[in-house]
Amino acid sequence: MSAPIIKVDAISKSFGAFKVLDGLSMQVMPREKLALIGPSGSGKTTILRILMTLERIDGGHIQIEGDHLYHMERNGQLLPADERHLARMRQKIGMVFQLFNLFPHKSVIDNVTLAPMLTKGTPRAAAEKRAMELLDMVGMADKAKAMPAQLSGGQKQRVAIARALALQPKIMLFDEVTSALDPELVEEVLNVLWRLCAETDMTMLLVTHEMGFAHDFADRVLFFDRGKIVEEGKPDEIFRHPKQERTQGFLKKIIAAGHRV
Ligand SMILES: Nc1ncnc2c1ncn2[C@@H]1O[C@H](COP(=O)(O)OP(=O)(O)OP(=O)(O)O)[C@@H](O)[C@H]1O
Repeated sequence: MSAPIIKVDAISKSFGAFKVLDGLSMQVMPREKLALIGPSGSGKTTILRILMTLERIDGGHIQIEGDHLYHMERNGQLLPADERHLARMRQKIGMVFQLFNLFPHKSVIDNVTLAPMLTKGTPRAAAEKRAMELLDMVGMADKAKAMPAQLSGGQKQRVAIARALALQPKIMLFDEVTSALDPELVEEVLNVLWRLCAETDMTMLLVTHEMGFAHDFADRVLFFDRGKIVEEGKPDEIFRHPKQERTQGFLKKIIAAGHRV
């Protein structure tokens, strides 16, 4: 059996006096597709942001492909990671956000080429060639010259996905990527996720309130509550036969609100 690509060991994180993550541990295997579900405020976004090095941890350890994320090994000692180490580790991971976060003053293609040119020194011609392939994959090649303000939410999100893929990450993090979209635009983004799932061997972690999609897409579902993983298992186990009272209560509310699980 191969080693985990992500190993999270007893991490904690507080914002002021509020403990968002409380001794959280989890392991993710290469190529695994995970759905992170749970009530608002349970820490799902925070764990993704921590993996993307957008937040620091207060305690615990994280390893990506066996290398510490927030620590560096020097002469047998574990020291806090410096910015260079974080930048190197960050290249293994891509993230797509709820609100797209495109650079508003750059064209679609420049949004996608920027990171490879800046962080990897990729020449413009090679970066543009790759960007066009990625834009083609998300169905946005014909909008390469457009500015973000000219795009719909679904189109912006597909460009954001292409941009995150440009650094060829092994791990992709998706944080409620359809929550800000009008209902008729959700499907076009979910279709791109399906394509990535079918055509790449990336490890994918998805925070979502689309329970039907999580059920169909994920190999494994993690149910978060109050900064801990309360229950995990295959989609059918979690959605059809949840064992924990908190999972049962959460799903009951979702179903009562008319959502498919
Ligand atoms: N930078 C921050 N400063 C202060 N509090 C924060 C910060 N980021 C998150 N929080 C708080 O931490 C808690 C957990 O947030 P998080 O976004 O991880 O939850 P979540 O499970 O993703 O919820 P949701 O489904 O609503 O996005 C929330 O109560 C949030 O207000």
